[in-house]
Amino acid sequence: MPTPSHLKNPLYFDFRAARRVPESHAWPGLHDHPVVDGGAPGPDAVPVVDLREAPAAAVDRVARAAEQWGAFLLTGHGVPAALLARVEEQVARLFALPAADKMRAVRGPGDACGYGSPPISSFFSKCMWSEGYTFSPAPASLRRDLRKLWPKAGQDYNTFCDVMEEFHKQMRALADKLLELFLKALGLTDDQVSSVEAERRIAETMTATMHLNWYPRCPDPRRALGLIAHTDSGFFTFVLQSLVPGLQLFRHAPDRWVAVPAVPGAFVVNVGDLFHILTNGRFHSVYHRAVVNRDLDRISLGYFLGPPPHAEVAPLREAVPPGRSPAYRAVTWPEYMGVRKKAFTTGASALKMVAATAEAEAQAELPSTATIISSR
Ligand SMILES: C=C1C[C@]23C[C@H]1CC[C@H]2[C@@]12CCC[C@@](C)(C(=O)O1)[C@H]2[C@@H]3C(=O)O
Ligand SMILES: O=C(O)CCC(=O)C(=O)O
Repeated sequence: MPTPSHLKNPLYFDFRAARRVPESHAWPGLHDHPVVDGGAPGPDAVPVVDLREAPAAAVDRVARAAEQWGAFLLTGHGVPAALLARVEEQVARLFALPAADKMRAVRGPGDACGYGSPPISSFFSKCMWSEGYTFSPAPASLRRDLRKLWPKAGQDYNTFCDVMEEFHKQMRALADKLLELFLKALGLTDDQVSSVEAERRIAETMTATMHLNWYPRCPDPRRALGLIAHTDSGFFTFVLQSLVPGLQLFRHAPDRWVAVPAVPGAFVVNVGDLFHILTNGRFHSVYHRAVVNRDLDRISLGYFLGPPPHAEVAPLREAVPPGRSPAYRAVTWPEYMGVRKKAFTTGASALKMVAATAEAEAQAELPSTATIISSR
């Protein structure tokens, strides 16, 4: 009998059947930097922003976290724990679908959405120990896209779409709230926040993309990698990690990976490259990666916010110090993705490639992806 075509797909790798990590999935250089516990008190404790705090205190915490870490744990955000539990249950159900069903929705080359490794994987010859599914939660596309996984619709399909629709509604509102907090953390007054919105319509036009990750348990977790070190390219991301930790943030001086503790009900918020540009480098994007473990499957979910494809993102006037010129030129998201692709192949920093001047470049001094992922 001929091999079913989905099993010939090079993206298909049966993690469950793997008794060892094959060369194709073994990454060198994973232990070049120490890993420290970001859940223990001290200088490596991942900052926490609790939205139940007094607004001025929350603004202050966001400012410090975005300037010093490019990430923080968000608690007290008001998205009900019961909804998050239903979301995680649905994500687990999607990944438990038979391989043939999942491969029907496989991401084609250049596609934004679909099943399989995330777009970043195309820059590396090694494979990651994970499966992913990217989709737009916007009502216009959600139900259409999910029919690839569940062609006959039915109960599982409906439940998945209902839960994701509700999650998107709540997250999109939370994103608006957080955007305002970020702008205030930059020092903008209420009036300035309103006039930025009137001029740029950031909140109004911001788009959301969801990327689900499944990291199967791994027989040799020290040789494998769930998700390669990267910065997110958009404005900011909410990451929901299940009770199994695995997310690590990169920090400098000394270079180290900070393991983000799994805090039930909390989101990790990451600053992305386009927000780095919007804030003229005041808030910096953060390198992060996901590791796998021996005994437990892990799932995580990224809710990515960014501009619509045609929008030019340039530093906010209010974020540029008086008498200075903006550190970055204007770019659209698709244009920036093109720059980043070039950066990956040459080992350069994409942010430096869109720096406005050499002086600004020095100001925006950042490690290139190559420094972090290939210093072997
Ligand atoms: C809206 C987004 C943001 C994407 C691309 C697209 C959908 C999937 C996102 C991710 C998720 C995994 C890491 C990353 C680096 C990847 O390869 O795919 C992300 C990327 C980005 O932040 O650039
Ligand atoms: O699995 C994680 O915790 C990280 C997820 C992530 O970084 C992503 O989806 O971009």
